[in-house]
Amino acid sequence: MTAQLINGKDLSQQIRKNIKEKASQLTEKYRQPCLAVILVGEDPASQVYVRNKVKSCEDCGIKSILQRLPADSTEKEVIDLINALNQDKEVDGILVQLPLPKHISEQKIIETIDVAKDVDGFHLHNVGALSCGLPCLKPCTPHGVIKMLESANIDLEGKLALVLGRSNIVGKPMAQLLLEKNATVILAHSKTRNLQKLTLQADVIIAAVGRPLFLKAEMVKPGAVVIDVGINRNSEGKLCGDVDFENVKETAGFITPVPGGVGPMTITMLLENTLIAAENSFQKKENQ
Ligand SMILES: Nc1nc2c(c(=O)[nH]1)N[C@@H](CN(C=O)c1ccc(C(=O)N[C@@H](CCC(=O)O)C(=O)O)cc1)CN2
Ligand SMILES: [Mg+2]
Repeated sequence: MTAQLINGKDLSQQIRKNIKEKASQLTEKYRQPCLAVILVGEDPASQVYVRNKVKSCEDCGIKSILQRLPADSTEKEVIDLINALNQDKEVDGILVQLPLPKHISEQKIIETIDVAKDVDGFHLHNVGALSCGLPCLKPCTPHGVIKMLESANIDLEGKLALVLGRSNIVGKPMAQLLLEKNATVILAHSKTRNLQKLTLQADVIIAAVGRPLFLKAEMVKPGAVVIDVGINRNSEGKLCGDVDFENVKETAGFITPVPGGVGPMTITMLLENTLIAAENSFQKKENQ
């Protein structure tokens, strides 16, 4: 049996058509929605992601402002820039590309962003709202995964979903969003014992461990849904996920590729969050 592919690139293109239309409506009625992206330093992968974000905004009719700071910028310099963008009425979303240089506290930086402009959904307020099932800006990667599952008509209610990896950006919010869909959730991590025993029971596996080819075919129940969030380079420098795709696709019922799976959906959800933030701000002004 060969698994059905869930193609994030195609799904992204479909969703972006709606985003473009919505952006155009908002531009006509109010002004062009605007995302500010802050890149500190010269990390090559981050430069690629930021370029993709700027280009995706442009393609969808969303204004973007790219603010580049040198790697030796102080924490205060980054905070000052965020505070200026918080005050800027023409800026709807603010995103600080991670990782930041070691001498800058990521948590401090994230907490400086105005909650209403936190289009990454990383601010403590948005994290707390998500965990209480309240309206919030949802983190882009896990939200993109849910959209991919929905697009393949995968009903999560009562299913056993296992998330591999407990990062603040992906693993933990992923578990919350799966719970919201009434899945029974296992959040597994590097200290989890008898991992294979657990993965073999799972109807849905979300791999977000950051280790190339970590999830092997013998760890997957036949017919299970396998979502690969990993972005790694193998020994030949080729992009690969956390899933041993070539072998797992023979066992799984559904699978996502890398590249062309979750990655493009992360950026699409960022565009969607920017429109939500813009709409909220326009509504707030109308109600004043
Ligand atoms: N502030 C943030 N920082 C980071 C996030 C984030 O969501 N917010 N996530 C990752 C990086 N990331 C977005 O920033 C991201 C990574 C990968 C992709 C993507 O489309 N990947 C492509 C392959 C691209 C390539 O060739 O390298 C794919 O999978 O098809 C998009 C976004 C860490 N930092
Ligand atoms: Mg991400």
